[in-house]
Amino acid sequence: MSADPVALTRALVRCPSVTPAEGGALDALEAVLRPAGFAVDRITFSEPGTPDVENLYARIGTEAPYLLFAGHTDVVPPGDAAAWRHDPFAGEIAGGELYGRGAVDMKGGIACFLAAVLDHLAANGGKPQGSVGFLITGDEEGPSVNGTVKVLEWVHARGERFDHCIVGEPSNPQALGDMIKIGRRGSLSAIVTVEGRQGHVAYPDRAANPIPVLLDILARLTERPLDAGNAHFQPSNLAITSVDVGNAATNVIPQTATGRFNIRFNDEHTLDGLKAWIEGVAAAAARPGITATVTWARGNSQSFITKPGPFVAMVSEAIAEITGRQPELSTSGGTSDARFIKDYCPVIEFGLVGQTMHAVDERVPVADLMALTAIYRRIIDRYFAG
Ligand SMILES: N[C@@H](CCC[C@H](NC(=O)CCC(=O)O)C(=O)O)C(=O)O
Ligand SMILES: [Zn+2]
Ligand SMILES: [Zn+2]
Repeated sequence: MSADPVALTRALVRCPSVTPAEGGALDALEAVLRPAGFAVDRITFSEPGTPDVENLYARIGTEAPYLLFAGHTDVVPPGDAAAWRHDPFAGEIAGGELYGRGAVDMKGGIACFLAAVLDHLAANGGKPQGSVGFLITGDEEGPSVNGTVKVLEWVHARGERFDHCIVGEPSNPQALGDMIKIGRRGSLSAIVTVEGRQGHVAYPDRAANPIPVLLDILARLTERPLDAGNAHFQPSNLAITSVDVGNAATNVIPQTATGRFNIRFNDEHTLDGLKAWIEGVAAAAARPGITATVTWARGNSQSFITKPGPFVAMVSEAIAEITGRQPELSTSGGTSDARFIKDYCPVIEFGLVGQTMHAVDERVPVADLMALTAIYRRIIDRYFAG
């Protein structure tokens, strides 16, 4: 691998690292980072009930300021490979675009930052005026249990401290330079289990049907908007994701009904406040002989925002200089591993254009790879120029 972001992206796309498989992607990064002078650690974390996950942490320099780049080499499955114009793991270039799973989300972003760092080091005697690090996980598209969150704890326990972090997720909706993510809404996933008593549909007095209670709970939770949004965040929303009864019979009232939902919430709410509200609604809907209990999924997170300041201004300026666009500072969309990093240092997200992420024919214009590398290079140069 070289400092060419296109060759780096191709090499990474050719690694079939469908989450949680490493697929050779971390090996490929290590093979470039070590000769460039980075100290590289490969760390595997495990936890019962979740897949083992390989992660990579690399650092060059021992001094402050410390600029960390964070990302993931795991990718979502390609789906039906035959539906793709080009093999999702071949890294083909056609019509000026590089095709493949992970091209924008986010092997391309990693390749651009790596190429930019190598160029910066080559122009500065092989060492930064501070430290540059890579925190690369294989668990962003998976449960997010054995990835970034644990690597951060591991690095912190060694006494290392970051000053700023850039996450290379595809932050731009339409064109490179559109948007920097300076925060994210929180995420809360819940499971409501309603237990009644099974019985014959013709003798409902002998049974206790959990389904109307579950429907009542879900209706109460969705009857009004959670808020109208505010200057920093879009409105919160609650999406019902599943209603499960598993009853194939037409003449049986079932014992149990389960509902699942996810709330994406802004800073008008807290995790604890939402949990108390949901538990209150569930308790109020219970009826004689019917109970409703709520359990919480893993990985729930608060909303956060990185207040604009000199770092965000410097990044915005670099983007505007290369692309001619003044990036919007936004907290829109889903969540990311920045939700873990924000506990350690100010974090922003800037990467490629996300239009084709997770889709068939995921692809990135070669011109975008060159432009993003130029942006990252300018950011790194300015960061270490003080
Ligand atoms: N699998 C993890 C994390 C899920 C993160 C996911 N993020 C995106 O889809 C990014 C989209 C965007 O940039 O707007 C999400 O929001 O669900 C887990 O579930 O813990
Ligand atoms: Zn991603
Ligand atoms: Zn993704």
